Amino acid sequence: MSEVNRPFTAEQLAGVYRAIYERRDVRSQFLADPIPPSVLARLLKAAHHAPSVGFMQPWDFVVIESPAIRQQVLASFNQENAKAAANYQGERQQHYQSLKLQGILDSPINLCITCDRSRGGPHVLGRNSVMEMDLFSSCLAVQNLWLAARAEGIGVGWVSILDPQQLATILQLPESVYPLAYLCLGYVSEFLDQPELASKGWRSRLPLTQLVHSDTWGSAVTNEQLLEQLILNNSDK
Ligand SMILES: Cc1cc2c(cc1C)N(C[C@H](O)[C@H](O)[C@H](O)COP(=O)(O)O)c1[nH]c(=O)[nH]c(=O)c1N2
Repeated sequence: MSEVNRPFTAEQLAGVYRAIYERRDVRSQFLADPIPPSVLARLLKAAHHAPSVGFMQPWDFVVIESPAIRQQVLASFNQENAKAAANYQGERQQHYQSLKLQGILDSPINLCITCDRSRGGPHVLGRNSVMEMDLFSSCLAVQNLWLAARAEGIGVGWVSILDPQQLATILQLPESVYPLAYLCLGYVSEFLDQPELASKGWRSRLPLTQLVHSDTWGSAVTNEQLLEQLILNNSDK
């Protein structure tokens, strides 16, 4: 049997699931400790090994250490966050305003994962009916990096309260390149055991059983054994 076809050991399997369940979006627990270049390169390689439509690999990685650039990004966040707060009223608005939703200056590295919408030419295998497939592919690069970072003990926070056009200007992106994910990366004092939005009472995890349908939308799960197992997996861990 070739190397890659070996089954995962129980320990390796547990490691994969641990990274999945213990990954967190981090914005409050960053430490200033630098991320060694060897570790950062491993994370970027993990991202680069994501699946992509037609093997398009539409991503690039802008590693941002410059305080001046981060200040500009933070200014964009502050402007967009004020607009976002206007979507809520009263207590909910106060609650929103009490949430820390970015770690732009607190984390040692900011990273923008982009999507070059023109990579591979005008027709990319698999991207003919749904043109956004390149964006979805870049999201998978983000998730690969996020999970690998968790395993390395590094927290990642996705900041999406940013104007993409402003961000593209700040980072001097070419016309065809979309700033898909603005991420803050750093070692952390701790990983919270549940999403910060859950612990702060903003929103909780939906029960898995509520999200699984049989054959068509809205039909309850008919396979009883599956239903039993889904109930067992309803908990947060
Ligand atoms: C596409 C996208 C965009 C954002 C996020 C995530 C994703 C996937 N999240 C993080 C989000 O709030 C978090 O993932 C959920 O609350 C679940 O928590 P865990 O990621 O499991 O810790 C996020 N968090 C934040 O503080 N500011 C933000 O702007 C965003 N934006």
